Amino acid sequence: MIAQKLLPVIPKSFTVHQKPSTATLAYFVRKVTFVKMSNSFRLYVKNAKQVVLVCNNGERFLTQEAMKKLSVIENCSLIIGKDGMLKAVGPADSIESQFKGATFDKVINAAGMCVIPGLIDAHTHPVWAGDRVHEFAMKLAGATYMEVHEAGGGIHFTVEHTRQASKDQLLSSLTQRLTRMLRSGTTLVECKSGYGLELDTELKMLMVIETARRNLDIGISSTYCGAHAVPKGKMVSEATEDIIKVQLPKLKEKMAQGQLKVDNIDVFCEKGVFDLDSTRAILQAGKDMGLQINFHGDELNPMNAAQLGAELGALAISHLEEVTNEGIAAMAKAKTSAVLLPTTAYILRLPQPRARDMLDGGVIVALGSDFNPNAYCCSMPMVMHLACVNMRMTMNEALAAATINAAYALGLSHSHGSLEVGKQADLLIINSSRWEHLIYQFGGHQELIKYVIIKGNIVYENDKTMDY
Ligand SMILES: N=CN[C@@H](CCC(=O)O)C(=O)O
Ligand SMILES: [Zn+2]
Repeated sequence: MIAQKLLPVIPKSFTVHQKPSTATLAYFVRKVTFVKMSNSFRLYVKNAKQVVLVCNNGERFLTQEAMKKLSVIENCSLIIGKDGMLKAVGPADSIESQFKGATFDKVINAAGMCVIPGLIDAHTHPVWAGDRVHEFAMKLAGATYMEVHEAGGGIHFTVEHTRQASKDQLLSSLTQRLTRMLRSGTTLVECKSGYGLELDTELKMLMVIETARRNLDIGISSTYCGAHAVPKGKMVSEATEDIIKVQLPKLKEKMAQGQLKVDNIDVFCEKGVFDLDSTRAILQAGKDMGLQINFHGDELNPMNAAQLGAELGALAISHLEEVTNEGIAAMAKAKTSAVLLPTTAYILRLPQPRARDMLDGGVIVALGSDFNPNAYCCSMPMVMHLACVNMRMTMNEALAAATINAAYALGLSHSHGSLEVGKQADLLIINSSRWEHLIYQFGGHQELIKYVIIKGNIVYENDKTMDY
């Protein structure tokens, strides 16, 4: 641990096209020499054309100008330790000479390729049974999201099917979906419950997420979303009481027994779903038991959810298509991140979230796929592309939003979201000479992503890539 702290940190000045000064290299050599107590490492990724660190000064999030210019090193190598943590990142020549004599379980020659941090998907609903392709057809024919929902479809349709499904069925489909996400470059994903709306099914979903968390390579942040809709036949007040008096206490018990690890609490704060007061009561109850507040707000109607989230100290609010100027200012001040979901606005033909106003107003902007039976998208590279084209984000902003800021939204930016020494070594190797191809080539990620690496282990190797 002490050694790790003393490992070289690339100074801020190491940006694209810049060469390290002699003084900097000397610093590097001194530090590396000092920590050469262990000479055996898990992985050496050498000679990459570009390595996008995203940030390099221990930032927990990026906003405004800092999102526009990311930290990139050309001709760069990385060393990952047996513990899965990044031990060194820097110019290929210096790493080569400093780690001469070291042994590696695996060496990847990344010449001509690019390395970026693993992508982080800050909002998904991946546990459910029963697809809704028939509703997609209805919406294409003009039905709105709320018309389908109020007619008993939408979330209600999925709830009926999910209540009937066994844990094994749900785990099997969840595993397939998470595998698809992983192959698209996602190394950490937020996963919500919310298709049970009563204790047993919500717990079943959370247990399925827990099993996946313990057994799969992909990192998971688990969210209790029992307030995703008001169950059929119940009033908002009854549903709220059930969540606060029945569901949350049981969750607390299971967490205390070590059966479950739940990280976040979520509510769908929307006209016709949970109003502001019930949302406040549920989120506060979740916060009181140690959960991070991360909820759906201001999606279809302006609800002042952004202001509520800021007031409650929410870590994240998702959607925000209808956020007001006051909401933006409140979120920027409170450091409540905005998780924008380009697929939702695209599929539902909603007004786009005001990404530029949020970015320029100093809000911490993150991205998520919103994977769910309404928005069937597993690909963060496609999400970033949509964010750039439809929400007018730059490619640098989109990458920061899908890495360090998404990690912040999940309370994990101390360990994830950038390629900095001491962080978990989750990274992608892209078979192209500029990393931006991953966004530019819409839907091309399946051919571009050569390796997905989590904790320094290759968890996906794609032999179908070509140099594009
Ligand atoms: N808006 C609320 N929840 C989901 C949709 C869930 C569903 O339609 O099944 C969302 O984030 O888009
Ligand atoms: Zn959602």
